[in-house]
Amino acid sequence: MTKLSVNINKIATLRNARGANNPNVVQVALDAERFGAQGITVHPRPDERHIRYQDVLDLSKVVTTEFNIEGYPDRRFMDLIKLVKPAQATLVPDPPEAITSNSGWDTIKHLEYLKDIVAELHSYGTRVSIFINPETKYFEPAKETGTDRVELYTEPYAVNFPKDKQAAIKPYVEVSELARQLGLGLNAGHDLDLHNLKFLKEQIPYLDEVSIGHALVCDALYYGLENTIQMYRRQLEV
Ligand SMILES: CC(=O)[C@@H](O)[C@H](O)COP(=O)(O)O
Ligand SMILES: NCC(=O)COP(=O)(O)O
Repeated sequence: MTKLSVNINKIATLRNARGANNPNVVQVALDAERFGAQGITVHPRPDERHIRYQDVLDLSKVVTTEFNIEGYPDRRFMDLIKLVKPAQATLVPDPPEAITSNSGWDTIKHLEYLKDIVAELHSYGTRVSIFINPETKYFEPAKETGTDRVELYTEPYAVNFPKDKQAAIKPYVEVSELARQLGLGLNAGHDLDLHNLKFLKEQIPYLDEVSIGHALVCDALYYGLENTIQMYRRQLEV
């Protein structure tokens, strides 16, 4: 079964637009779980443009599905994970000024660094996932870091899907098979939506988890959050 983890970054974006507490990020997370979310994902960026570190502390007290915290493993992030001990920490190589996540790790260049980070996160009892591009050269080094899972960076898939879905999925199927052979758990995320998700799941049925936020929140503006979460869940029931 592939779990749907709902990324609520953009709920916090809307909340921050007025400086008050509407929408209430904690309440949306609880409702999302009630509506069928099998995990809650947040990405507290250093500038706190959307999810704030305090949100993470507040959410950690109430989230009952899997709590997945994404981020660059700077000291503040590592101390946050040590304090919160979420089900999963997803490491992304985003520089602070990045408008969004736009690449996976160079696990060859950063192998020793990632080994230390993964070991520290494991000492906190947290499962680790590493954001990765669909390039085979990065997968054996990813395994060497000791990570439990990798998260396929799916923006290239989403961009190419409308043009040629078979070409778009090809590298992802190739690296997923390799990940499986290496004993790596497999997550996927970034720019997944109601158009491209079902085909991804059909072609990579053993995905452990997809984390989806931007498109899901946009869809919820038209279909409502409960209906939207259930629409995304149905895309994963192939
Ligand atoms: C790692 C990834 O692709 C997303 O989870 C990321 O959290 C999106 O960040 P923004 O919501 O800031 O665009
Ligand atoms: N890891 C991907 C994620 O959490 C959400 O990415 P997006 O759906 O907001 O692009």
